[in-house]
Formats: sequence, structure tokens, C-alpha cells
Amino acid sequence: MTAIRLDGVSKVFEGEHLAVDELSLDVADGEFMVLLGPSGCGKTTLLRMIAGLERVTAGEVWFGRTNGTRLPPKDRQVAMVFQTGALYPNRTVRENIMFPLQIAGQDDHDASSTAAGLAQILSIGSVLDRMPRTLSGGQRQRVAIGRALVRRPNVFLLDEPLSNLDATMRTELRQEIGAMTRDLNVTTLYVTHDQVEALTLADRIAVMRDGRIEDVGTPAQVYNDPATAFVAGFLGAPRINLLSATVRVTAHHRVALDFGAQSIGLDPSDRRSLILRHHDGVQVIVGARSNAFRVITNEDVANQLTGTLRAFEFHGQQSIAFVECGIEAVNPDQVGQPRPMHAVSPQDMMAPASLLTRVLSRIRSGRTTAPAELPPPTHRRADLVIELPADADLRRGSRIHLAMDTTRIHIFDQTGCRVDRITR
Ligand SMILES: Nc1ncnc2c1ncn2[C@@H]1O[C@H](COP(=O)(O)OP(=O)(O)OP(=O)(O)O)[C@@H](O)[C@H]1O
Repeated sequence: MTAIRLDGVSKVFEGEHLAVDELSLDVADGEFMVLLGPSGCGKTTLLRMIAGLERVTAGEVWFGRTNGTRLPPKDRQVAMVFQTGALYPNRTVRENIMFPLQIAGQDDHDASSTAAGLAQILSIGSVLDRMPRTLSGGQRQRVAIGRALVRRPNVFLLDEPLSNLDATMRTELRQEIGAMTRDLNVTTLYVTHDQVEALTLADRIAVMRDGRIEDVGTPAQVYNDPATAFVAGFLGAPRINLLSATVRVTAHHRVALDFGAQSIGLDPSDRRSLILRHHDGVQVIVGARSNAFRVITNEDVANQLTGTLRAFEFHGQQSIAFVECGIEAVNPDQVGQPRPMHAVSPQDMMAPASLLTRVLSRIRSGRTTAPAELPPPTHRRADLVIELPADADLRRGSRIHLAMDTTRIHIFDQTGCRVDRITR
């Protein structure tokens, strides 16, 4: 077993762009770390650099106390499973799993019994003598996992291993992967863009965007206390409501969030008031999940939002309502979004390290815009999405009053960074 340290790792593809941008991450010995992010954010590239399948442009990859940046893949004690684990089509399940042991010189009898033991753990003991073409997708992935783990790697990398399976098979294999990697105590990096997989499997989640990590923490930390509006928007269904507001501070130091036609006051005992008191007149983005609202019947209650119920969806356990409140909403995908990545010339790729560093910083400066220069995030009038009890008796088109639980909201600046974070 071994810890992994990524120290300022970057990857620039020739003639293309910066796929991984000076990324640093520590994965503890035996930890299950999930890399979560949208398509194209650099997750696979990062895994491939750890496996040694992709050259690191800048930065270092450490395995425990060994600098593995330039180690050939075979010397890294790393095993990797891809979306569709390719199997040897002309070998049985048993032969597929035992093959890495045979290559390592183990005798056939021992290799066969190790393969059979692992197959039992992976619930494929009954198909040991079948050929891969006769297996289901889930069984094939189990064989690929068995073959990757049979030599007891120090590091286990999985790249969206469940994405080609149906929902039932995904849930089943997800639980087994979690249990097995913990039993084996192998340091695991698991790539996905599925938030359910990330939240259910991870010891910690690293949320990636555009080649960088925006937040790292336990599932509860990144869900309940997200570092950025993007992270808040990426985790949770329905997506968090992001509302455009202005901070208003009264003469008595009370803090209100002004949404235009409506406003909400923070409780004076709320410790975040102390931070927001210094932001009078500042434009912010208020993040409120669908369960931060409650329908109230008394329209005289202070501190409420009022709107028209536009649509209503029954979801079994609860209902989701769409309420038009005349408040500007912000798209989480566009908050703090860097400019398009800049092209790198082949000459840049040949540059020595110091020049390379300058190239990276030039690309980054093209991608990172100072808050003052940022175009305003794309605002649009949109419905508030709120959760209601499944049996809520409401009619489309009716006026409804909503109490907002201000202890459950997050406040972000215009670049999408939290301004009210006190717990982490
Ligand atoms: N060999 C390559 N040459 C040039 N560009 C590449 C290469 N491999 C990946 N890229 C680019 O690097 C960026 C990151 O790709 P990567 O596959 O790592 O993303 P990802 O987060 O794993 O995406 P997905 O979830 O869709 O697999 C993408 O813009 C991709 O087009």
C-alpha cells in the first residue's frame, strides 16, 4: 500500500491545450479518493499520468517516498481498469485473471487457486471456465477488476468502470468495489462524472473543473459546505438554486440579502452576518438547495419569498415545484468559468523546464480573469426549484409564500467562491 502525492502536475497536449493545470492532491495510504467532474475536465489524463501511460509536462508524481514521475508503468505497482475492461477473448475467466501471475512467474496451480479465490469475492466464481463473450457486461467488468487486483497492486485506478452497465448492475458492482478495495486496503483513485457514485463510494471527493481541483473533502463536506458555486451546482439533484442578490447592511448591522423585488434577512445570531457586514452593497450569489424552502400559509410573516407556482412534478417520495419569484438565477456551469484554453505551439512543447513554466503561466493567465474584468455571470429569470411533501395540495398558477432557511444557504462572490465559509 502506498500514499500518492501529486505535486503541481500539469499536462499540455501537443498543439492542443492545457488538460491538467498545476494540480496538487494528496491521497492517503489505503484511501478511496473519487475524482469527480464534467466531461473533458482532465480526469482520465490525470489517472493516465499516475499510471505512467501519459508523460507529465510539469510537476511530480510521488508514490510514498518514491518520486515516480519518470518511472515506467511496469515499475509503479499500479493497476488500472477502464470503462470497458478489455479481456483476452480466447482465454477463460480463470485464465484471464491468473494471467498476470503467470507472467510474474507463479506456477499454474497457485495462480489458478488465487484466481478462483478472487473470483469468489467478485461473485464470478460460477463462470470461471466460461469465455468472455458469454458473459454479461457486469461480469466482464468483474473479471477486469479481478485481473487488475490479482497481483495486489499498491495503487488501484478505475476510470468510469460502471458507465456501460445498467442501473441495477451499477449499484451492485459499486457496492462490491467499495467493499473490496477497503478489504484489500488498496489506495484507490476512482474517476466518475456521476455524483451518486462519488457520494456513495468516496472517503474523499476531489471535484475537478478545467484541469484543476475546485474542492476536496469528504462527501458530506463537499455537499454541505462547497467551496464554489460550481461544486454546489455539480452535487445534488435537483440542482442548487443560485440566486443573484445584493448584500444590504442596516444601521443596526443587520444583514439582508436583496433579491430585487424581495429580500431576506439573516438572523443576527448567524455568525456569517459578521463576515457579510463588510460586504454592504456587494453583489453576491446565494445558493439554496431545494430543501431549504418551506411553504407557509401566513403571508404576513417577515422574511419570506412570494411567487407563482408554475409547475409541479410528482417524484414518489416528494414533489418538486417550480416557483416563479421574479429573481435572477445564475447558471452554476458559467460562474467563474475561465476563458477558453489557449493553444500551445509545438515549439513551446520542446521548451526547457523554466520556459515551460512560463508557458503554463501564460496559458493560465489567459484562462483566469480577475474579478474586476469578469463579465457578469449569465443571469436569467428562472424558477426557484423547491421540494415539497409528495401529498402537498397546491394548484398550478397559485401564489405561494416560502420561508427560506437561511442557516442552509451558501453565499458566493461573483467569481463563484464562497464568502461565508466558516466551517472548513
Ligand atoms: N491525446 C490527447 N491529445 C490531445 N488532447 C487530448 C488528448 N487526450 C485528452 N485530450 C484533451 O484533454 C482534455 C481532458 O481530457 P480527459 O479525457 O482527461 O477528460 P475527462 O475528464 O476524463 O473526460 P471524460 O469524462 O469525457 O472521459 C479534453 O479536452 C481532451 O479533449
